Amino acid sequence: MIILKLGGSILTNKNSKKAEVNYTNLNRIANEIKNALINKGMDNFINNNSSDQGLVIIHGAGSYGHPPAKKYEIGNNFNNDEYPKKRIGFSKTQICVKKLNTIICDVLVNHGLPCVSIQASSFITTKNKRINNFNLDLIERYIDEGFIPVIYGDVVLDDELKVAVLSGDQILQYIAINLNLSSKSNKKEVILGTDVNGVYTKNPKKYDDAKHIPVLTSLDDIDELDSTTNIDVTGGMIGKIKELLELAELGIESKIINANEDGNILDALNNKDIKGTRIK
Ligand SMILES: Nc1ncnc2c1ncn2[C@@H]1O[C@H](COP(=O)(O)OP(=O)(O)OP(=O)(O)O)[C@@H](O)[C@H]1O
Ligand SMILES: C=C(C)CCOP(=O)(O)O
Repeated sequence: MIILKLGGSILTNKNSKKAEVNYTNLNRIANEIKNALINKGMDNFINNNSSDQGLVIIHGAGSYGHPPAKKYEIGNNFNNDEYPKKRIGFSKTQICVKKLNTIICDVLVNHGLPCVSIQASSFITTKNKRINNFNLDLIERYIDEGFIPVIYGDVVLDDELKVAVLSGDQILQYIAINLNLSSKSNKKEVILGTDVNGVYTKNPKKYDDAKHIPVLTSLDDIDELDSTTNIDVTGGMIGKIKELLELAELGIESKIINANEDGNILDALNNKDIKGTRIK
């Protein structure tokens, strides 16, 4: 079972205040995923009768979701009289990330990948920003039937805050911990594609003396807990690492790689050893 996260910094121009898809990366990565599945015998790979593999794709919101979520401060406390504005902000943000997901699924399906869109805001809730209701049955059924579910960072109803932002990184953690496929081996390979070669001692885009960390086991390995260089309402790299360290505590290893590098997604799906950071 492969759980693949495609970061918003890869699929969109995350530095842009405008919602901009990086079609060059999206088409290249769709091709790499398709070629990886063909290498694995595409029918075997996604057909539960003859393969122990399955694939779930999770993607971030990038410049589609983070700007509106920040503008409307989704997830922050608010006064009752501010609720109507917060509510329309929720609706606008949900539409933005749904538009991004539709574009991404269109490209993946046009590359022959049997993807199905899964919208977090239609069935997942949180309490104080942590998932408290996420039924995986349908996702498991889709995988058993050979589909590739594509779920993404979204806005959701929150039992304490009324509304909140749910990151793709938290969705990835929940799926990696709780997905249970009777028809496939439960060995999970967790791969996250972002726009840097993994985790460094500090932000490599800001500091020339940042040192690459091949294996990360604690936040203490990082000198500067900077999160990201663009608009990000879900904690950026540090938020990502926290989700993955919780996974590691449960014995589920993950790897952050640079999906900007041509061929890295293909090689990672084919279990080749490529530069990145293993979180264990
Ligand atoms: N210690 C660090 N090591 C590596 N990158 C870091 C570090 N600190 C901050 N960063 C920044 O984190 C960014 C990647 O995190 P980000 O959350 O933006 O990735 P993403 O997964 O593509 O986005 P999203 O979560 O929206 O899907 C890098 O572009 C880098 O500038
Ligand atoms: C900003 C929204 C709505 C979702 C954020 O998801 P992420 O980009 O995976 O952190």
